[in-house]
Amino acid sequence: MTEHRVRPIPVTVLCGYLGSGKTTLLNHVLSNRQGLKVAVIVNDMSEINVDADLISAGGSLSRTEEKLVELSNGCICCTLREDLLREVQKLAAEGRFDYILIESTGISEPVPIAQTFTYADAETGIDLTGIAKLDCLVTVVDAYRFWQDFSSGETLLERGQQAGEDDNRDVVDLLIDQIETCDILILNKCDLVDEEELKELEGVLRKLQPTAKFIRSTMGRVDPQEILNTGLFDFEKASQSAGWIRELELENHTPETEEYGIGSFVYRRRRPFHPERLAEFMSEWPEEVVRAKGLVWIATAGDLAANLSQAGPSIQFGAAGYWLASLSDREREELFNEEPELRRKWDDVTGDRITELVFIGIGMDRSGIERELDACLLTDEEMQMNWGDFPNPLPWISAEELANAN
Ligand SMILES: Nc1nc2c(ncn2[C@@H]2O[C@H](COP(=O)(O)OP(=O)(O)OP(=O)(O)O)[C@@H](O)[C@H]2O)c(=O)[nH]1
Repeated sequence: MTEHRVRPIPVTVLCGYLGSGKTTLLNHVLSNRQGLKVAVIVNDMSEINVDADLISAGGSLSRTEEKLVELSNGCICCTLREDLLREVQKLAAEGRFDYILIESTGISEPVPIAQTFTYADAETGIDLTGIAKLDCLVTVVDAYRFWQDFSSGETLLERGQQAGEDDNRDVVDLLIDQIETCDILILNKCDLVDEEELKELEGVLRKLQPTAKFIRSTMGRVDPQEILNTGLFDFEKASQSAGWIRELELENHTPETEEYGIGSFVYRRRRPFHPERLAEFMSEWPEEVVRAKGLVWIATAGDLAANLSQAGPSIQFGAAGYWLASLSDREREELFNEEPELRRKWDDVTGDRITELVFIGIGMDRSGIERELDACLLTDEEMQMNWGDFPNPLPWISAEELANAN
């Protein structure tokens, strides 16, 4: 008897901030699915699953052949992760569906959802890898509201959209997360934005997300073939696809022509920042910078590297981990043997201590920003002083963080 291997069921996940048009897109795809037997999982933060009602009302799922699963009152990327695992496992076991479409809540982050399909779950022991296959992560962006949400400076909590009491995420950080990790970016509500604005927005999104397939849409009218059975998802690729990571990798590349003034550069220096002057720079962050991210060397942070992540008005700053320079020679040699790439970046004087910050923005004055940042670096005189004595107004590198990073 020949063994019959079952093909893992493909899954498309729709992400995108609240109101961007995920349900509208889902209904459009279901109405045009050309005979595919689709199971739909709809996740909603509230107790009443409004999106599920909209999909039922849309009448695009046939009752006998298809299925709508509601996961309510929580988020599949955190509190309802286990429910997601079990539902996908059940749907795959039924063996009667060709496809699973998942609409996440507007506040879900793509990475934890992608992990659910990539690794066996340690707590439940459920392993989806043989039975389901993440086909693609789709992020829907609201072309009309994007800049408003991006520059609002608001938190999810202030908008009453938080996942839980301790959810202190900024709206803009969520938008960035969803854009930086996706295989397909659907720019929706294009009917509400004129062509020039659309082109500028696309240009910026392209810088933030250089690898995804971009599709424009109105009322989610996208050919289902564009988001079903694409084979686009790859965890490694997805986690490395953000524009800022690519910029760091493309060392010393010649800047391309800057349409609409959209540009990027890497600020790289092997000299530490004076924390007080850097804090001052951060409090007057240049508005033209849309996104900045990277490692920062602070004179007062000792063996600890800092991580700076800015998106619009939100700046996150914290401990990134220990510099390799703080390890013993033997430990470091072992690491170099495991990852020769690390040795290549090693400097005889500063070791791996470096500031490497990617800037992406519109109409940025590169030399002006570089000049201002250079003025925040230790002077030759300060280099000779005891760095621990410098006042440090950066509140983020605390002893606790240092211990946590350990
Ligand atoms: N003008 C316009 N309106 C749209 C478009 N797409 C969706 N809408 C409307 O935008 C609103 C939100 O759309 P939904 O599809 O419910 O958005 P969602 O992402 O599912 O929202 P949540 O489930 O709350 O996260 C609805 O009133 C839609 O009719 C579009 O392309 N143009």
